[in-house]
Amino acid sequence: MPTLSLAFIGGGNMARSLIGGLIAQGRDPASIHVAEPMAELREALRRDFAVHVHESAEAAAKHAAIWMLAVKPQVMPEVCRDLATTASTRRPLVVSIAAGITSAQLTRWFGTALPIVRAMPNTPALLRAGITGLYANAEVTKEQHAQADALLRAAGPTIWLEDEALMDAVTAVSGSGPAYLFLLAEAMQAAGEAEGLSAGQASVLVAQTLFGAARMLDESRETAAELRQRVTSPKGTTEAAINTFEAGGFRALVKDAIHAARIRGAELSAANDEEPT
Ligand SMILES: NC(=O)C1=CN([C@@H]2O[C@H](COP(=O)(O)OP(=O)(O)OC[C@H]3O[C@@H](n4cnc5c(N)ncnc54)[C@H](O)[C@@H]3O)[C@@H](O)[C@H]2O)C=CC1
Ligand SMILES: O=C(O)[C@@H]1CCC=N1
Repeated sequence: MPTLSLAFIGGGNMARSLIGGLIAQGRDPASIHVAEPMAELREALRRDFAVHVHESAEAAAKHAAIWMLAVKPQVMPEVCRDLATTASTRRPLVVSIAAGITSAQLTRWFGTALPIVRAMPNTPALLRAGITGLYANAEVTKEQHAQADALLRAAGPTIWLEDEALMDAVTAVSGSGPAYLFLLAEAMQAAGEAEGLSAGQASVLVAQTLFGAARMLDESRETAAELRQRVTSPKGTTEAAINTFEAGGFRALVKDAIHAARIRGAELSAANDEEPT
């Protein structure tokens, strides 16, 4: 497959992670154009990855056959309308990573039926340890499907969905998911320090524990429940901790948190669902 030029519209946190993953995979930085209005972020992207940077979306988009929309959902209508003319002539493959925003909304804002892939990656993409859920609209050809898949596979495995409505659930589980682990890490760090460990001791213990447990989850044939049981000696220390988690409603809390994230995705979509002016 030839390397098609790629434009990131938005050079923030998630774009940076994806660009880092693509370059770590060996993609030529000269094939990547990034539009980012903030000068500091632009300069950092150019310095760290040697990609082409531009101040305006149009300047980056006109160079590329694939557009990766990586702006906040709230600015997406404006970005699509600004790019509508170029989109209708260039007919790019559009890949949007915005939470909540649907392919129908993007089509409406661009004002023309384009091949659109929705992708929900996560920030471990930077280390090529991410996971991406994807959905393609009816305009996407087999070849474009493969192009989008190859692009996101630089970030880690991909999972394609038939039902676009499930993208909000993917966002709630894996898009936002790294933040849940970081919150757990923060809480374990504070608790470790409260029990007398130094900050440095606690941080290495927490990071390596989460890393090792995640690797076991990924590489072992056992379920999370089985792996947990292997740590939990009868009447031992883990049991004391797990009983405390269960008594505090840990599972219900996680369920509610993931539900809140999914609902927020739908809200982000609805909030942007006014007719173009
Ligand atoms: N941060 C994450 O872990 C993930 C984020 N996403 C999605 O990625 C998108 C971006 O999120 P983040 O990177 O977290 O936000 P961010 O705020 O770090 O990045 C957005 C960037 O877009 C730039 N921008 C604003 N207007 C622009 C315009 N007209 N043209 C070009 N660039 C413009 C901003 O200056 C900013 O740097 C969102 O839609 C979010 O839902 C998806 C998966 C994970
Ligand atoms: O918090 C957000 O809205 C974005 C989408 C998934 C992760 N970050």
